[in-house]
Amino acid sequence: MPRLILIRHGQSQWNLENRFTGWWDVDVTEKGAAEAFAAGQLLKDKGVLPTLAFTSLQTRAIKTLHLALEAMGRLWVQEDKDWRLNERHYGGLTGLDKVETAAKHGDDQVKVWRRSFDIPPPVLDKSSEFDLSADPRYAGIAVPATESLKDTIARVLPCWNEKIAPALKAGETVIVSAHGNSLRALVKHLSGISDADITGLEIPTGQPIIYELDDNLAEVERYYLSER
Ligand SMILES: O=C(O)[C@H](O)COP(=O)(O)O
Repeated sequence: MPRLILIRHGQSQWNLENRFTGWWDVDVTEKGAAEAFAAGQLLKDKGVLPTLAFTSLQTRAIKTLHLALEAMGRLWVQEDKDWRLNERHYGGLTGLDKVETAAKHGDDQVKVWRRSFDIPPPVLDKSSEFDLSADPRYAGIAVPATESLKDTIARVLPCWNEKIAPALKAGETVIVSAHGNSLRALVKHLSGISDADITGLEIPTGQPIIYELDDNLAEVERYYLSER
């Protein structure tokens, strides 16, 4: 039975500072690194051992993957880094404090920017210090200026269909180390969650989510490994 492990990166520096992050590349904190290592130990203790890994092009997800694999003695596992697993691009909100932004624009507006399905935050200005168009890791990729969850799903699902789903069908146990909103995209797809309901799903940092799938990759069961 195909098995999929999803993990959101451990606490990042900007999770700690409560700043909108998106594609900006912040590292994990000490606490985040500990969460990632503990996740790997839990996977090892429960015997849920990945044979293939996917992650984004962002340090916090890559490092989380590596710390978890290290805890499992599995740093040798092949990994594929794909920009399509990046966090949703936070546009012009990138770098701003979430509480200060709510004080300025109101809680309702910030909730729309954070959790609506298809309303993106304002675009990021090309002159912004957070513009990543010239970052070498995104060479050849049209870096978005902002993204809604819908936009994020539109690039995560092709990655799922082209790479992750075929690997699961071929018998690999796959770990995907990614981000709150790129993982929301996968959970929405796999668990058939509606556009309205997905906005209420929160994914905690550093907690492995296990999907037991049937041969057609339909969900048999989804659970947090820490609860078993
Ligand atoms: O990009 C960010 O700021 C976080 O990783 C996710 O933020 P959110 O909880 O506002 O979606």
